Amino acid sequence: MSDDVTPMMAQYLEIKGQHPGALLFYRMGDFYEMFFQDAVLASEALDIALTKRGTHQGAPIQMCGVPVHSAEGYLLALIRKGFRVAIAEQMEDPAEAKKRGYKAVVKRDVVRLVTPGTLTEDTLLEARRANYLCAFAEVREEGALAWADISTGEFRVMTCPGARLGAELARLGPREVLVSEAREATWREVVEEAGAQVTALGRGSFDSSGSEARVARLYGVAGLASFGAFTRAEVSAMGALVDYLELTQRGKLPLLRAPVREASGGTVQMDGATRRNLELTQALSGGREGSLLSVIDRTVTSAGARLLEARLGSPSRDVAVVRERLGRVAWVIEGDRHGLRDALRMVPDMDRALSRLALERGGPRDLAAVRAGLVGAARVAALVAGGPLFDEALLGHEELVGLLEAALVAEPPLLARDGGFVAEGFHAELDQTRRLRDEGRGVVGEMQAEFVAETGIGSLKIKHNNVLGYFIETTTTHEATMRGNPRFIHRQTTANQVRFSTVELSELETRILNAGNLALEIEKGIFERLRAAVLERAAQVAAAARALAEIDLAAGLAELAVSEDWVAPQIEESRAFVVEGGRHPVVEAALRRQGVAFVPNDCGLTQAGVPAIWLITGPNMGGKSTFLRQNALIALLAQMGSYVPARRAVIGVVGQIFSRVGAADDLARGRSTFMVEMVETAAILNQADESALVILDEIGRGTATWDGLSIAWAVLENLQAVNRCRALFATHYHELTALAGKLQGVRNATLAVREWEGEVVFLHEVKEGAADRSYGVQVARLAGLPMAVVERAKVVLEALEKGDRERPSKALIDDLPLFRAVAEAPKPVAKESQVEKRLKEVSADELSPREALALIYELKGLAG
Ligand SMILES: Nc1ncnc2c1ncn2[C@@H]1O[C@H](COP(=O)(O)OP(=O)(O)OP(=O)(O)O)[C@@H](O)[C@H]1O
Repeated sequence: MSDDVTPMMAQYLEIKGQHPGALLFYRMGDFYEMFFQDAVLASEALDIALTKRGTHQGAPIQMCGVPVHSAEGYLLALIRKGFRVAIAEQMEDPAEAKKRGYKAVVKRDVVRLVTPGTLTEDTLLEARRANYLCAFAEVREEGALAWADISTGEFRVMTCPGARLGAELARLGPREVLVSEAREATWREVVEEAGAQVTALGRGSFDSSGSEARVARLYGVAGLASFGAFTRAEVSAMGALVDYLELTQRGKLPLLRAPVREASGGTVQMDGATRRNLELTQALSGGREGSLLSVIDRTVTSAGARLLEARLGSPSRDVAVVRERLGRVAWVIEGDRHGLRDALRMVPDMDRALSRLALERGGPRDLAAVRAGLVGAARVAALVAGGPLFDEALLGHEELVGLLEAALVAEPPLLARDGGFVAEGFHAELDQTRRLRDEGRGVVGEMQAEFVAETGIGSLKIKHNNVLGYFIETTTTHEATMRGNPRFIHRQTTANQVRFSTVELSELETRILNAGNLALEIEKGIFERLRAAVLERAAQVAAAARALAEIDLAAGLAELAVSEDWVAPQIEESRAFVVEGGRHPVVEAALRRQGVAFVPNDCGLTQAGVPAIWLITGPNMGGKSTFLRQNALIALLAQMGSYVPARRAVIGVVGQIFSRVGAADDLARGRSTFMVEMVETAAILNQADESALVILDEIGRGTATWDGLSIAWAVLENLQAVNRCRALFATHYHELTALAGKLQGVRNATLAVREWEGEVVFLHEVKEGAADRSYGVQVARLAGLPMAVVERAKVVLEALEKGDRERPSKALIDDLPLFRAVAEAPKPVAKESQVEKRLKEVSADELSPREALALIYELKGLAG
């Protein structure tokens, strides 16, 4: 056993040393191998076998590997589990290495660092979601956020103070966020809260003077001035992002479009908690099912779906922009444009195909995607001509389309190295070479017939394998005949077969092989030419893709509006908020599946042009939360440029939306329910301005009744007097309803219920006025609380309502033994229904709770 480090191991350790923090996929033939600790981690994460091979410094080398052809699946699993992977490929043919000497190691180098934010493969990406990589930079007091999706080429930047980082990340939902090493501790929690992975980079990456040069180099320009005026923090953020791409993509720079500067005041401000609470892209239970996005997405292309998600995340505050978007949806609806969505359905994901081609990860199928996309663009252009959806970018691609149509077969293979993607008639030499190759195959057949005739062995066959190439095969019974003929050269004997070759067969083989190789080489050359032709027009192709995504979005929203009977909202520069017959799209869809109709409700949050607050009381399960959220969703949908689920809606532009529910644990961060509630409420009271729409659902629920009531009371006053915003405030504290008369602009609303034979029936109808009670006890009964507990609760409630709430009367406490007796009475299993029947016969109003309790006791006693 030797402790020497083998040359290969030395190479491995050197490469590994250059990529700390990443697992190293070390290419060896058809496998990516991992060694040492990497192997231990990967074998566990991937559930694959861990083996040992040789020794290193006296200890066995642990090792595991994945086959190259199925590496993508393993990569995805590792990335999902939070690993980063460096891929080291063989940079030369092993034969080349051998020429240098017996012990020479094949040259290897890392060609790519795979991280969550830098994926481009279809199999590793969600087709209908963007895959953002963000960089957050701080220069003195200023902050900036840059983000890019290298799978589509989108690149944006904005000024972003640290305090807003969480909200912006919640909006974008990035996979990976770059921060400077020095500030990692400060931002880690914020980044992880947004569900992204943190990657810390050294100071050099964020250095703003070097950054400008780096970004300019990417676009081959002298400076960034032509892209707009950027702050130093913005340049630093963009520079860090580009630096990281250079590092991970190893010099093959992605096709990023020129950076677009996003004005920070242009979109509706919403923080992470609000987004979660409104279940925009994910339901509270996790997953997409049950989210607003899942209900409104009618797009038919991946790019359209990604645009929809982006718009839903960033509704506009600009009346003109919103009206223009609504106008496009209206145009589709009014024109009854059949065929538009069918034409769009034929459009593949050109953005992602382009990006793979640029990164040298593309294949013939990506060229075909561009071809189909541009053909589709021309078809769509004809359908939207003369309307607001028309975009010049859709047209003018004839030359490229012509080239791709002439060059490519209808359904090309995924990879260029598979060959067979260039159409016949495109390249004369290729056609000739292919003929030679194919004729060669025909000649093999003729030769076989000749050998059969010559030997008289009818079962003689010419076959091919990778070891022998072409050979003649017969069964061993004919061995003597074959060996008797000097023309046949013996190659191999297996259990039942003997194999021979001849001089002519070997010559033919060389010809076929050469022709095959030559054909493939010609095809690869053509691929490169086509790829260059596409990339030369990358900007125009990307513009066409963007135009198609916009059209798909508008057509999808039109389809939604028509099928769900939604209405065009009226958007204006005011504080108006009028919704007539509003519905909650997700609850409505869920109820429809159960065959239940949704009860539409009105909402008006302005009084004489001034923001108003609705104080909503009502029974549990009455529909308060649904009503609150549906109004926020209607504002949000309207401002993203969609029709809304209502009969009529007038929305004065909303600048901020805040939504809070009074009880959401955050045990993971060690905060109590109440603490979370108060932190979030504080954020609203500190941030909400007059343009805000605030939704507070049972604030104060997390603490003792009187503390909770006092807090809710003061919060309501603050909203009315200080924040002066439009708000919906749901509460169980009926005491608050007294404020309606006193605070200007505060109105009471309640959810109607009807009582029927002691049971509550929810009408889900919002009407003016205050609820007289919560019906909590009745709801508890509906939920199946033991009858004795329900009845006891009624007694306590009545006593409390009459007497001193803080000090329950002695009589009430003295009742306890009676309650125990009832609760502990043997359960008359079979007769329980009889008890209930009797109870229902005597209307609850006729009996005092005590009498009811006595009745139960009596009945139970009887039954027992
Ligand atoms: N407008 C409506 N039309 C029909 N059904 C509705 C309507 N609003 C709510 N519901 C139904 O009532 C259920 C309860 O609604 P919601 O959660 O909004 O009640 P809530 O008053 O907030 O209750 P709690 O106070 O217990 O949280 C919903 O799941 C839905 O099935």
